[in-house]
Amino acid sequence: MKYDMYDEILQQPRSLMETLKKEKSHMDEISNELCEYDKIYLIGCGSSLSTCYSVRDAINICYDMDIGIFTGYEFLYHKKIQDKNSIIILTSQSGETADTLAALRKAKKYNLKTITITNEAASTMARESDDVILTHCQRENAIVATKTYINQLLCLYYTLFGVYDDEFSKNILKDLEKLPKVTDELVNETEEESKLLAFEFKDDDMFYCMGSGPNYGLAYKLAMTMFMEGALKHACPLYSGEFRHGLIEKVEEGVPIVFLEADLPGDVLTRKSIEFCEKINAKSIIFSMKDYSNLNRLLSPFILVIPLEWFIYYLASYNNKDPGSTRHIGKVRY
Ligand SMILES: O=P(O)(O)OC[C@H]1O[C@](O)(CO)[C@@H](O)[C@@H]1O
Repeated sequence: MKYDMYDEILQQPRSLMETLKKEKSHMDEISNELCEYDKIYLIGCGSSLSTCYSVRDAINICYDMDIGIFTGYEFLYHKKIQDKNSIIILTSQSGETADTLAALRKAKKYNLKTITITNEAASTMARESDDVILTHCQRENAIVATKTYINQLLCLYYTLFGVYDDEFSKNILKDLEKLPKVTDELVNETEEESKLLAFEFKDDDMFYCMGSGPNYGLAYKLAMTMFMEGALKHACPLYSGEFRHGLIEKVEEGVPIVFLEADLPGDVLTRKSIEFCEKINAKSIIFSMKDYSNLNRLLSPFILVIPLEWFIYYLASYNNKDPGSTRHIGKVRY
């Protein structure tokens, strides 16, 4: 039995190429425009929210950009946005999620400029926001978000790093342009090893997911949408630095913990946690950027997500679950 998510994993490199080809010059314009604002709000839900965390935590390792992140719903109750010279970037693959749409309408009520990153050109959010960046993924069926995730992340990294005109940022943009080729190789090379890993863990029910910097966003996506929505397993995301502030008391022999590691500054603590878990025979599952790619480490979520997608796909399949289906809510909610 082959589920929709399988083909959607394979379609990622091509969709990245299309988005770069069709949106690059528009994203360059938006990057120039962003310089005029004091604060950027990034808003989304679930997988879309995770892309906001990743780009903020990547950019703030290098630059002092003032970025606020909200889920659509929480943004509605945030008092102070009207005081700032702010711009709102909303991420929603469907362009219809009720919480994110409500945030868009609130921003418009305060006359704030809104930009939506979406995969659906005809969606309500695309129609109602001031500007749109389209991800060119064609329709995505699997709830878990594969090609729309990686393309949203691309658009956020491209526009926000594009604000800076120095060598470092230019190199990040160059690395982003290599993604179609790099992900094409990864999609082909990582399926078998992730399938074996999934077989080993198919009967486990609870996974902790940990990362630092931009990989916290990926840990969030992994736990919230990939394990819980996709593979129907319990999962909990955390920043690596939080390991000692709670999880350390609960982790014990046999508990599986996924570590996302890219030798970023905060990964000193990821490695300490790995060492601790090895000592007590917890089941560490380590995904390290160095094993997959030599692109800039800040791009690690783009890279690590590919073997993780195969892992989740097969984890669900071994349990006879479609990782793209949903029990309670469809893609357009409420
Ligand atoms: O990106 P959209 O279309 O706003 O959808 C958000 C929804 O999609 C998911 O991220 C799953 O892909 C859910 O967690 C969330 O409810």
